[in-house]
Amino acid sequence: MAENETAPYGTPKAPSRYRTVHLQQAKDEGRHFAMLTAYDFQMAQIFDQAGIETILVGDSAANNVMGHATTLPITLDEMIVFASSVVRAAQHAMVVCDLPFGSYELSPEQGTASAIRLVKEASVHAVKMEGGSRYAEHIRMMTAAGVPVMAHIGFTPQSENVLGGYRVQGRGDDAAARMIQEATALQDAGAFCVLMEMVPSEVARQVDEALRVPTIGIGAGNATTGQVLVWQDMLGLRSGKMPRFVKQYADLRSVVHDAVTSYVQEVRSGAFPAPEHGFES
Ligand SMILES: Nc1nc(=O)c2c([nH]1)NC[C@@H]1CN(c3ccc(C(=O)N[C@@H](CCC(=O)O)C(=O)O)cc3)CN21
Ligand SMILES: CC(C)C(=O)C(=O)O
Ligand SMILES: [Mg+2]
Repeated sequence: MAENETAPYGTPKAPSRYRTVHLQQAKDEGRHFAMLTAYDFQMAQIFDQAGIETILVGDSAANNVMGHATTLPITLDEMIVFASSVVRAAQHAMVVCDLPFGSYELSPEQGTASAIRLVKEASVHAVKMEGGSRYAEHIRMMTAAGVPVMAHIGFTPQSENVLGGYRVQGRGDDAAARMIQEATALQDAGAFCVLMEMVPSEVARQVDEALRVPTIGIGAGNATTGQVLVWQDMLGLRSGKMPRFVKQYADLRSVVHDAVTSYVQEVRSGAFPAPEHGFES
């Protein structure tokens, strides 16, 4: 399909495939775009058909798929299983995959080798890496190797043991200036986008304004170029207290609970399967 032709599904005039250049266009033209996490084929297919511009295969799969308490245990091999499933579903969305804890910190070479595995073995379109300007050289090497890099600053869950829990980052007097400095260094190293997690809205607004490249926010107000949420949060699948930055657009947990309760009851009573669910001889 030609660029900007009406897509068979998705948003009208969606590009045949969203790429880094389309996120840059959104920034240049003052438009916002949406990102959601996905970890499997079917959800990624629904999000893609609903017109999502970009999908994040987050290391939050550790929490939301695997049941770990933190993102720290998930491995690069496990990320590749999730990411390749998502890529097979995405016809339009750009698929970005997190570099998991332990797959990049030791050196630019280690990080680049991991990024290349994600591209080669899962066909992701870009990678995301937590951390500030200390990873500038990593970004340079990955980008030079042909892998677009999204930076992730503010609250970085892989460092929660250093940061002291789920905490807003970038509060205080010179915080905005420091955040702008970090984000600019990442942009200058070649990052095509900077994601900010749990940053005061005003700080995130100033960072977006200072950068040429697009920004994405989660708990960072509405002035970033894009927004991202974890899908189980926004669709109400996860149990327990939701972070403040989540808006719940559906209540899938009760939909699934009620449906399964009915199924269990009907199997026990013999109401399911009915004659029409069986085969004649
Ligand atoms: N389901 C899910 N959603 C996420 O947003 C998410 C993950 N998992 N896993 C990886 C990280 C961890 N993140 C989290 C997780 C919890 C809070 C949270 O509970 N925040 C509370 C407390 C904030 C505070 O004490 O200042 C909040 O109300 O925002 C925030 C970010 C964001 N990511
Ligand atoms: C919360 C988002 C930004 C993320 O990194 C993830 O889902 O892993
Ligand atoms: Mg992550």
